[in-house]
Amino acid sequence: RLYVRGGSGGMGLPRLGGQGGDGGDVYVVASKDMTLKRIKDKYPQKRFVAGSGENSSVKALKGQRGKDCSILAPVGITVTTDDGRVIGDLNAPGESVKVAKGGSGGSFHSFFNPNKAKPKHIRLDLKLIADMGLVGFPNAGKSSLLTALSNATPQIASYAFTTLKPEIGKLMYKDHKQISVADLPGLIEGAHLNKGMGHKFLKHVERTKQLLFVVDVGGFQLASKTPFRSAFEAVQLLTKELELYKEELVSKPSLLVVNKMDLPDAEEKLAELKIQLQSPEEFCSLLDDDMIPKDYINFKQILPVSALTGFGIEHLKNSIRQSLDEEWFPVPIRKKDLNSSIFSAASMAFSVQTHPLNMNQKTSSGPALVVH
Ligand SMILES: Nc1nc2c(ncn2[C@@H]2O[C@H](COP(=O)(O)OP(=O)(O)OP(=O)(O)O)[C@@H](O)[C@H]2O)c(=O)[nH]1
Ligand SMILES: [Mg+2]
Repeated sequence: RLYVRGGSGGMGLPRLGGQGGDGGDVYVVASKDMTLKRIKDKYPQKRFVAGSGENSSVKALKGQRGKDCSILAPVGITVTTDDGRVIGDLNAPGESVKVAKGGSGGSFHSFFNPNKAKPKHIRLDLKLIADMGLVGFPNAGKSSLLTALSNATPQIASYAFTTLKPEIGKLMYKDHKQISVADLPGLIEGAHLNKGMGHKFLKHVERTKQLLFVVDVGGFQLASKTPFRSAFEAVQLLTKELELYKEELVSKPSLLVVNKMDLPDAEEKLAELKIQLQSPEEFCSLLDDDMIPKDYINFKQILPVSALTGFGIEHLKNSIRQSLDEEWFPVPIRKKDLNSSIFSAASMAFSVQTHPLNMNQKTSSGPALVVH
């Protein structure tokens, strides 16, 4: 919610019939690099006022117009008045909408008195394409999963948003609740650099409430020339791609679906993946530096399934619903903060010790310290 006001008009000059400049207008302009969070960070006071028109003077009978003010906003935004009336939709970079008009300069008609523009509040809302977005490398089984999930009423419709059309499936529940899931094209390494479907894909990820990461339990290899990636590596690479595109994508609530549990050795591989995800910093140290994300995603749940046999699908469907019903603000595990939080947690633990001799005894037999 933003405060906006056009600039005030400039004074007219009755003696010579001079006209004051009009106040500038306020616009919201779509920019591909903006996010709602960036608006908040950049303009914490959330006030946007355009420049005032100049007074008429002997040197310049017609006062200059005030400067317009542009609020940069993300693409895919709806601008509304405070009471919900739509002022405009911005669907492509560079599109703009006027949200506040400047006051007119004083002139003969207004007895040379300028107009002050009225302040108002507007709202910016990012349009969502679906509740959940499937994120995974090609062949992880995203489309199969969506078909399995929405089998009961296989409503799979194309969502015409841009040239690229993510499929939207509707999950139906017994109490008639519906949840939409977007099947997005497979992400590839380097997508943030616009490789493959690149930005087109990532733009859609932004417009879902929560994310469903899908990995193949056995890992994957896209082509014979590209390296093999384990399921753990797939998770980190997906995180890295999202983070490099827009860091805040990584803090969306996320579930991890481990697919293809019907394959041989799937149970062992799942167990290994769970261990790796418990201490990602340890296992990430074995990866190339450019594969390591800044933040590790704190998945709400890890859900093993087989889209092929239907194993785990009902549970997944319920978990999706539960996840959307809850208000949950995920805190990604930050590598840098991790040491300091272990340190501060450890110092807290130490500070409750009354006798230094008890310390070792207590830390070795006490409950394990879990750092989320
Ligand atoms: N064994 C096994 N194969 C699966 C499973 N789920 C999907 N597959 C197979 O994996 C391949 C890829 O499945 P898709 O659903 O097309 O994968 P996708 O993630 O949508 O792929 P893209 O659209 O290219 O990103 C297909 O041959 C599926 O039959 C599963 O649970 N078990
Ligand atoms: Mg697919």
